[in-house]
Amino acid sequence: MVSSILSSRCPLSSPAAVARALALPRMTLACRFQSSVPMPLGSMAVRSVASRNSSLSAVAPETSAKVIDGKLVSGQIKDEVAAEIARMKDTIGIVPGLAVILVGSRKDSQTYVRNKKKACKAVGINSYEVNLPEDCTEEEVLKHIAIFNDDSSVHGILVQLPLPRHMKEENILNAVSIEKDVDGFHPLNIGRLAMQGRDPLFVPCTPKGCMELLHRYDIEIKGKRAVVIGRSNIVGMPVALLLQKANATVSMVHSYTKNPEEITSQADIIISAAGVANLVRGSWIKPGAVVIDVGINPVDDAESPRGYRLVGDVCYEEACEVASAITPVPGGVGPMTIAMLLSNTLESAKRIHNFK
Ligand SMILES: NC(=O)C1=CN([C@@H]2O[C@H](COP(=O)(O)OP(=O)(O)OC[C@H]3O[C@@H](n4cnc5c(N)ncnc54)[C@H](OP(=O)(O)O)[C@@H]3O)[C@@H](O)[C@H]2O)C=CC1
Ligand SMILES: Nc1nc(=O)c2c([nH]1)NC[C@@H]1CN(c3ccc(C(=O)N[C@@H](CCC(=O)O)C(=O)O)cc3)C=[N+]21
Ligand SMILES: [Mg+2]
Repeated sequence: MVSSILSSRCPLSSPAAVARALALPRMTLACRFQSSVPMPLGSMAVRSVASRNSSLSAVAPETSAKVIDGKLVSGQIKDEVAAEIARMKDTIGIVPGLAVILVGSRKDSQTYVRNKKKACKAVGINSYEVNLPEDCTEEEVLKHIAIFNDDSSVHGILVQLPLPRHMKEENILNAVSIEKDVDGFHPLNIGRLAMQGRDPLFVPCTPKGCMELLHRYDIEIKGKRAVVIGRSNIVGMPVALLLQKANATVSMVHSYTKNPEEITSQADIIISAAGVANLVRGSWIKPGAVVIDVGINPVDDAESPRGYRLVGDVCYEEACEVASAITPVPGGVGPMTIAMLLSNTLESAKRIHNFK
């Protein structure tokens, strides 16, 4: 399995582009979406870092990164989950159930919820959905959480984020039973994630998906330098905790970090979750580093039917010439997030019904 998932590589840009990349300062290397997105302020310092780091100019064109195929791996995980669900149903007659609560009518949230329901169906999880209007009260949401907490056919509860601004996220996330908190966002689960020698009941899906990709591609974490860009509760902070628990030495970069590229260019593993297209340039990456791109950013694209396309935080074509392995967007971490949600829901049902 490993050899087959390791075989694909980044599409190499044209030989001329590679020659240009090697001959010119990296700042001048065009990034695919540069025209439609303003460059981040940090890129002003790119030239100096690139010229200081002499090893960068030694990168040969044939060192194109392996593509870490999240779509493929998520498919394998879904197959594994489906097989376990079938075994559980055959043995004890229980089918796992996931409840999704969506408040408001954000288009992106509706799409995510629809995709989650589709994925549930594909592996044999029953899904239940509650849609509440944007202007409903916090009490209304809490009422539905209480109903699902008490419903024995529901093993996982997910409240789609972000919530409307008038609601306090903490009150809502606190109300989900920790036994059914398949997102891993309950403060108790986050607290246990942060503690040595303690484990949460559930690990948040996107961070867990990042770690699963590193494991399935045999990428060593122990003793490595890892840099996480972003420190949100749902991605940056928990993924940094997981890397640290896996014995990496972890640094975090956020919007107040000065000279972020000086920090990222020392990393063996970069996980970027900033939500800024083209933030991470080729010169930010140490040759041979592994890059996990969590960012999902819409950029204008007249040629796409929707008028936009999704890109990550990393300038993919530049990164392909420097990194040893990289996740694409789409097709990287995104599908893994959904696979981990299914896996957490199965795990919950197994624990609740003591099914081994
Ligand atoms: N693939 C997947 O499954 C998922 C993808 N995502 C995507 O990941 C990205 C991040 O999501 P989320 O964590 O919710 O985002 P948030 O907006 O909650 O957090 C962004 C983080 O990045 C930091 N940041 C912002 N700009 C910069 C910058 N220029 N340099 C360094 N750090 C910066 C912020 O710093 P500060 O704290 O100082 O504000 C903050 O910590 C988004 O693109 C989102 O769509 C999210 C969830 C799942
Ligand atoms: N309570 C809660 N839990 C979440 O896990 C959660 C959330 N709220 N709010 C929003 C973010 C975002 N998120 C994604 C899930 C799947 C893809 C995904 O499947 N992306 C595909 C394609 C996306 C597309 O083409 O539209 C890909 O990257 O290949 C992306 C992002 C989960 N989140
Ligand atoms: Mg957020």
